Amino acid sequence: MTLAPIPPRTDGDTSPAISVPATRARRVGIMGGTFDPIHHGHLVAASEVADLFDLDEVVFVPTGRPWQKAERQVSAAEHRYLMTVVATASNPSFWVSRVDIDRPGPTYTVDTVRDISALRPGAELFFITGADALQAILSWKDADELFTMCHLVGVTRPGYHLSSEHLPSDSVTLLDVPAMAISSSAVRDRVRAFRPAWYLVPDGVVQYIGKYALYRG
Ligand SMILES: Nc1ncnc2c1ncn2[C@@H]1O[C@H](COP(=O)(O)OP(=O)(O)OP(=O)(O)O)[C@@H](O)[C@H]1O
Ligand SMILES: O=C(O)c1ccc[n+]([C@@H]2O[C@H](COP(=O)([O-])O)[C@@H](O)[C@H]2O)c1
Repeated sequence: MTLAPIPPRTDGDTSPAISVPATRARRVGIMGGTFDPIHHGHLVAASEVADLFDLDEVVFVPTGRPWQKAERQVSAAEHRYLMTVVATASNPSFWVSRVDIDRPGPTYTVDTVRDISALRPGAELFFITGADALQAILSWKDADELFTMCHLVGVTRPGYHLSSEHLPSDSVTLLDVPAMAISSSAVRDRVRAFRPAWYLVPDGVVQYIGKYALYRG
C-alpha cells in the first residue's frame, strides 16, 4: 500500500483540526514555559484554564532562550519541545508550537503572543502563568504592550503568593487550580539522584528522560 505523503507545513506547527462555533471568536490559551521537563503542574493548570475559560485549544510554547534563566544550564530546545509534544499528544485540544524555539535571540512573550496571533487571526488570546511568573511580569519586555495583546490568567501554585497588585485589573484574572507541588527543578534533582519521577510527569516523559539520559549531570 502506498501512503500519500504528508504535505509540508509552512508554519512549523502541528495544530489539530478544531471546529469553533461560528457565533464567537476562537479562544486560544497560550501556556509558555521552559518545560525542562514539562510536568503535571503545567498540564493541570492548562486544563483548568481551558475548562473555566471555555478555550477551544491551548498551545504550549517551549521557550527558546529564557533570558531570565540565563545563569542556568537549560536542556536543548529540541528535547524540551519533544517532551512537550509527548506530554500533550493525547489531549485533542492541546498542541505545541515551535515559534519560540525557532526564533533567534532571547525569548520575549510579546513575540510569542504576536506569533500565535498571526497563526490564529481574530482569536481571543489568554496567556497562562503560574503565581511565580505573574509576580515577575512587570520585569518582562514590553509588559505594558503585552497587557493589550492578550488576557493574562494567573494560576495558584504551591509555595507562591498569587496577586495581581500593580497589574491592570481588566487584563488579568486570578484562578485557583488544584495544587500540584511539582517543579521542573525538583524533577531534575530527583532524576539526578536516581529517584523516581513517575506520576510527577507523564509516563512518556519519564521514558523520554531515560532514553536520552537527561538530567544525569
Ligand atoms: N506546579 C505548578 N502549578 C502551577 N503553575 C506552574 C507549576 N509549575 C510551573 N507552573 C507555571 O508554568 C509556567 C512554566 O514554568 P516552568 O517551565 O518554568 O516550570 P518550573 O517548574 O517553574 O521550572 P523550574 O523549576 O525549572 O524553574 C510558569 O508560568 C510557571 O509559573
Ligand atoms: O517576555 C519576557 O521578557 C519574559 C521573561 C521571563 C519569562 N517569560 C515567559 O514566561 C513563561 C514562563 O517562563 P519560565 O522562565 O518561568 O519558564 C515563558 O513563556 C517565558 O517566555 C517572558
